Amino acid sequence: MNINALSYNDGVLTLLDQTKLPHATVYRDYTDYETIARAIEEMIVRGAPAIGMTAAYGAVIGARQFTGDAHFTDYMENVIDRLWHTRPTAVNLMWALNRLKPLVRDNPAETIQRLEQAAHDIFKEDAEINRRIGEHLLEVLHDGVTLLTHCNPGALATAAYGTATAPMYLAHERGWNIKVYSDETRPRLQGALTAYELSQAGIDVTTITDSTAATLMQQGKIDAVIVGCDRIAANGDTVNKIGTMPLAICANYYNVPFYVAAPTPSFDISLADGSRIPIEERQSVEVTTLNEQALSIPDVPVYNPAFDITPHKLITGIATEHGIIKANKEAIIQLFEKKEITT
Ligand SMILES: CSC[C@H]1O[C@H](OP(=O)(O)O)[C@H](O)[C@@H]1O
Repeated sequence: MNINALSYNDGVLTLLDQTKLPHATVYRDYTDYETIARAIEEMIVRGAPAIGMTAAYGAVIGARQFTGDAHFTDYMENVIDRLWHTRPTAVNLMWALNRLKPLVRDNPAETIQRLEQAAHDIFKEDAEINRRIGEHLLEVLHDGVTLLTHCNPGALATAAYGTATAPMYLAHERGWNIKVYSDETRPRLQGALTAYELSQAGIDVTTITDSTAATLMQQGKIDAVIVGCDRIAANGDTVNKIGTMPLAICANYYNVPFYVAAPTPSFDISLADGSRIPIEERQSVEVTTLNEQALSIPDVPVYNPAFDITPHKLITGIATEHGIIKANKEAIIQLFEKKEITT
């Protein structure tokens, strides 16, 4: 895997600027938690696991910026709060910060060391989770499979293989003949990132408009749909990029298996169902322009939710690092209890 969405070295966080891809490869170095928070908000870095890891390293860098002009634990509370309130939907962000919060002590040097270790652990764990999700999904796929995915649940959104893209990379590495259709995913067109990274890896990927997916399923050309997620409620309702729910309805209608690839840090079992998951609304300019070119009539109101809620009944299975489970409360609670997963 030769795509690194983020890397950290001795107080410097380097982010691949995903707003410039696929036309330019621009890496940006950060040594300030405020600009890291803005990089998450502006989607220079994006993707649920990647923004969680970025926020974790942002807290590390925030701790390193401490100048002694305040009480350190109060200062760190403000740093974490700033990072926490960057994007509201992907629970990986809050999960990562909740993992670091208890490590803050009234000793900056000790805290920096503990936070750095925790951020590195989260990064390493995510890479392993990617691989395991991919291996579990390969158990339900076959050589010659044609898959469809939405948005970018890939290497650019994680520490390694991605989530929904993990079986695609692993299948390719094992010499399988695999074909992928990638929804372009209006309005931010993250599907172009999926096409970029899969084509770089030599995988047969085809970009389609979001509205073409239904036709491919009607023609019987899709063996399975695999998407990522930003937050899964206790009953299996799944929030992912806007346009995911219609895909699930269509897959259900045409009897196409619909899988959600989900690291356990993407679950929020404190919420009973998907209706309680905050859905980020983004600026209208994302819908009305492309590369600063006007696409629609100015001054007409725009509604731009970045995510939608897929009812758990439409999901064939949720592929976690511990295996593929049914998308229902019983299976999810059993997973968290059996694996003693901390949330
Ligand atoms: C494994 S990435 C999960 C998820 O995150 C993306 O959202 P965004 O590009 O707005 O950060 C998208 O919903 C992916 O499916």
